[in-house]
Amino acid sequence: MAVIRLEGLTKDYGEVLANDDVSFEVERGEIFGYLGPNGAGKTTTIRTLLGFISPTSGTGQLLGHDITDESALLEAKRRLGYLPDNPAFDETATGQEVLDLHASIKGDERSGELLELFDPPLEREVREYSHGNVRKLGLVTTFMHDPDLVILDEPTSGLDPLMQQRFAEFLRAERDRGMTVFFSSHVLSEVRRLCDRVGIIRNGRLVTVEPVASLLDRSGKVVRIRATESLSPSAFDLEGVHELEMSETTVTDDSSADDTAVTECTFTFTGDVNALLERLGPSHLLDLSIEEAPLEDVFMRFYGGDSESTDATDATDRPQAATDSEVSNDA
Ligand SMILES: Nc1ncnc2c1ncn2[C@@H]1O[C@H](COP(=O)(O)OP(=O)(O)OP(=O)(O)O)[C@@H](O)[C@H]1O
Repeated sequence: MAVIRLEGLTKDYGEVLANDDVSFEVERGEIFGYLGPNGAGKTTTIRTLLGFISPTSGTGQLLGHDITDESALLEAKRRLGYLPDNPAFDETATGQEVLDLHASIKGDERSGELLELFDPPLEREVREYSHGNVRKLGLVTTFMHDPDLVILDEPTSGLDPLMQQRFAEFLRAERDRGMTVFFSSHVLSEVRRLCDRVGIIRNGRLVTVEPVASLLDRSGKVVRIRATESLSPSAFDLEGVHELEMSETTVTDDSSADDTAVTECTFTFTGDVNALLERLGPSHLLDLSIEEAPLEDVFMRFYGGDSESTDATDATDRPQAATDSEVSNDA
């Protein structure tokens, strides 16, 4: 059974169509990343899922309960942990008082082990907390009652690298115990490190839902070559070579004082690496590196690089909004 199910979720704020016909399912025991640039519509989906705002149209279920049925949703929330992007704790309470309050409402099976991992300064008042410490306190309150499903809005923002690492290990262990995790992010490397599947939203529309592994497969590799001879672009006339850039420089050999031509090439490669090596066989290479493409590039290439208009579709622009077929052509 799907732990989260959305069908045709649409949220129209009047000025902005923040979610436009969004449908996806998240299965039990998976970590699902909800990825998109600022203003894409991620928080709107989360807030609608949690019943904080009503959808303009569409339906959804959370842990099997209808998201528009308040009492059914209350039942679901007992088994849910939620970390908003800006957790609003009582500023005058100490961390311990915040935990005591949460424990009295929803239970406290796991706060001991969570405090060992995330360790916010419990004796201090929340108003004295740094952003990172608020986040750590938020992680404890989100997981302390051992929920079946957690929904996290930008969970690692403000956490230092050590805490991010600890959080990643913790999340994977919870997933292996059967917990379902849905989290939003615009940090691509984080999504890649943590998620089983990813849904990408842009301008309020879901562009793709797919396993992270297949996203990476499609993203290809970045190949960099340095060769001591003039390579012709036709040497790279090979299936899977994209965005080829070549330049030639002259390097003076210190020992002989002779000038040598060095060709440098960079391209993204989605083809068979053996075919590439075969093609390069006769060339005299100085250097060859084949690395995973940065996800930022993947994002730009497959999902559109229009950084000027990352906000959800403005109502006045709706006729220009990407259609499903345009999106699949891009991808
Ligand atoms: N209450 C509201 N009234 C009007 N417009 C809103 C409201 N809340 C959000 N929006 C608009 O809806 C669009 C989607 O916003 P949303 O917060 O869902 O995006 P997001 O992907 O979570 O962004 P971010 O990564 O910056 O948090 C934005 O254009 C935003 O300005």
